[in-house]
Amino acid sequence: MVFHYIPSRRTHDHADASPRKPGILLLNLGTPEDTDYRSVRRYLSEFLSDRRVIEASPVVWKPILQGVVLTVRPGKSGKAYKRIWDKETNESPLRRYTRDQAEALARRFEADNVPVVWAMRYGTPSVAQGLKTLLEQGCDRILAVPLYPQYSATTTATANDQFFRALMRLRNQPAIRTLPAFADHPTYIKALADSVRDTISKQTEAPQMVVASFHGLPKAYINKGDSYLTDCIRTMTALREELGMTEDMLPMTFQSRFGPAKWLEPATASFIEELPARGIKNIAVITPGFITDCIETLDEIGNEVCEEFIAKGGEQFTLIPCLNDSPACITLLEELTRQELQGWL
Ligand SMILES: C=CC1=C(C)c2cc3[nH]c(cc4nc(cc5[nH]c(cc1n2)c(C)c5CCC(=O)O)C(CCC(=O)O)=C4C)c(C)c3C=C
Ligand SMILES: [Fe+2]
Ligand SMILES: [Fe+2]
Repeated sequence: MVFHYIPSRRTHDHADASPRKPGILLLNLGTPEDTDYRSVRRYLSEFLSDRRVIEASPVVWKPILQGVVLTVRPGKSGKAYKRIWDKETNESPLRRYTRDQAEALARRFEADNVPVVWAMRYGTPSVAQGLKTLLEQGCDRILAVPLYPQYSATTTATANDQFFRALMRLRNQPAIRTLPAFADHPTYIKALADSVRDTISKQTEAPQMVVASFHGLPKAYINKGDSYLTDCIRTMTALREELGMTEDMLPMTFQSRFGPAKWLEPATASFIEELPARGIKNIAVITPGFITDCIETLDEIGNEVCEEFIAKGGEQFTLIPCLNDSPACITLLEELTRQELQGWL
């Protein structure tokens, strides 16, 4: 997309005269507009053409993507999106919760006159559109907030890349900041721990194990220096400490393997399917790598993995919801953003 936006107000030449107006831009991954083949294909095509996500040479990857992947996957993923589609608002849960988060956070910043908008790295509303909206509201300082608790080049960095791309097209750029990952931020860990405690307290029999499933990543990316695994371990160490649970009671697994390469292990699906044979038939699953529910949590874990667990002799499977637009999540986002806005408010 070509984005030519030149704000009419000069922002930096007369620093003393210019009013300071920060704005917040929440960035999430992106999601299809609808569940039909073409909509899912369009989304997957943009997502899987990102070289931060698929590092293979385009000469090798493009024919595979345009051939088998974009022929087969949109149909399969479309069916999965259909199962979790939000019928009330006719959109995917990822989009609904991201918008809800932005609106709730905006209410927390109303008195500060700081607008909050949201955008998707892939698809719509685009990052360029989000930036434009903030500039039109007179923002001369923008905090970009990738909504990922753990850093990865495949998520955090590519969201920021897209923001910087939009900035490249401006004559007068606002000042910018980007929110760092918050893998073991105490408020985040407390909110996760409370969601585990809340789930356990509602059950007649406490789960024998709480499995923490993170989105996976190719091992090669970690070996090349992506700090994602370190961040996942940070989250787990802090969460186990907060809950007083051992690695056996709260193990870490990785879901969503894509393609033939080696991904982080243990894989969530095979780990959970083997539990009934070990006598573990009542489990809960938490997904601390996602702050909004999405196809990965609701369908891959909540439907597919759950069905396999029951088929293998499991008796009770509880998926702990992501923080979504809960007051705890909005408080977390407010704390993180207020800290990052220091000196700008
Ligand atoms: C090589 C492929 C992929 C990498 C690497 C990857 C990393 C990664 N992704 C997330 C978060 C999300 N991924 C989501 C969906 C999704 N992810 C991939 C592939 C890779 N992800 C695909 C093909 C899809 C689409 C769904 C499907 O067809 O299976 C989502 C949900 C989007 C939604 O609309 O609900 C999220 C969120 C992280 C955190 C991550 C690396 C750490
Ligand atoms: Fe993904
Ligand atoms: Fe997946």
